[in-house]
Amino acid sequence: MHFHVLTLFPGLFEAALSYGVLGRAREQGRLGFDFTDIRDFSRDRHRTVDDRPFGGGPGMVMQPQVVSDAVDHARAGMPEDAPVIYLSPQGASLDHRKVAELAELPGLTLLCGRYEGIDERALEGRVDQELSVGDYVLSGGEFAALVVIDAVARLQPEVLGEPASAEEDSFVEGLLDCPHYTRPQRFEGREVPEVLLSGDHARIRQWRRQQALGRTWERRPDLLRERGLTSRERDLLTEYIRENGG
Ligand SMILES: NC[C@H]1CCC[C@@H](CNc2ccc(C(N)=O)cn2)C1
Repeated sequence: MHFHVLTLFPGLFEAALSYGVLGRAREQGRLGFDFTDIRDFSRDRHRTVDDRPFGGGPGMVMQPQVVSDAVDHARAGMPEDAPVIYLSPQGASLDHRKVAELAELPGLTLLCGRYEGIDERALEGRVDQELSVGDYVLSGGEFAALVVIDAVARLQPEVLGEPASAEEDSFVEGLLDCPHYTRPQRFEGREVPEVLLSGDHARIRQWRRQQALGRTWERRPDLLRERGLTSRERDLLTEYIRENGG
């Protein structure tokens, strides 16, 4: 999958995308990135990209011509059906369903705003989707773009070490993740659940599913309501609640 990021701070992405599974996938050519500095499309010798807002008020607004030309440049190098996505608090909420949808696309162009915003006419003329990673304001769209890149890239086949971990992730099943343990068996007086030492893989799978159900019920009941339960899951959850004092 190919990502084209439009930003005033391209350098911010280099380091952020050089580590871990994303860094490896990038080295292996499974992920491609282009970073374009929006400032390169300013037409004045001071490389201005912003100007004062019509109607007055604090801050500056990114100019429509500069942003539009930068988007046109990015789009020229991207597949026809790669959408231009603008990150902003005004966007549609990013959730695992939206991430899965984006992961099916041949590429994404991500537009990162700064200042008070981008002139609305550039957004109307060039942006396909507006996305929000949460109900809060960041100083720029860059960290939101990194969230989208990470969430989408890790769903690409072969990007994660063992593909199973993508399936078992929280949210893929619409549930939160189960607890995880590694050596030592006893740490600060706390033991590892004996089922995980049993070698009984069917029982272990069931225990993990039951933990995921129970934790989702305890911490994010809203997700359960949305997802619904099979009868087997209902039985597992009932047993969990009985054992964990509902
Ligand atoms: N009017 C503020 C707005 C002007 C244009 C630039 C954005 C960048 N900041 C962002 C971007 C995205 C998100 C999010 N929740 O996804 C939060 N913050 C802020």
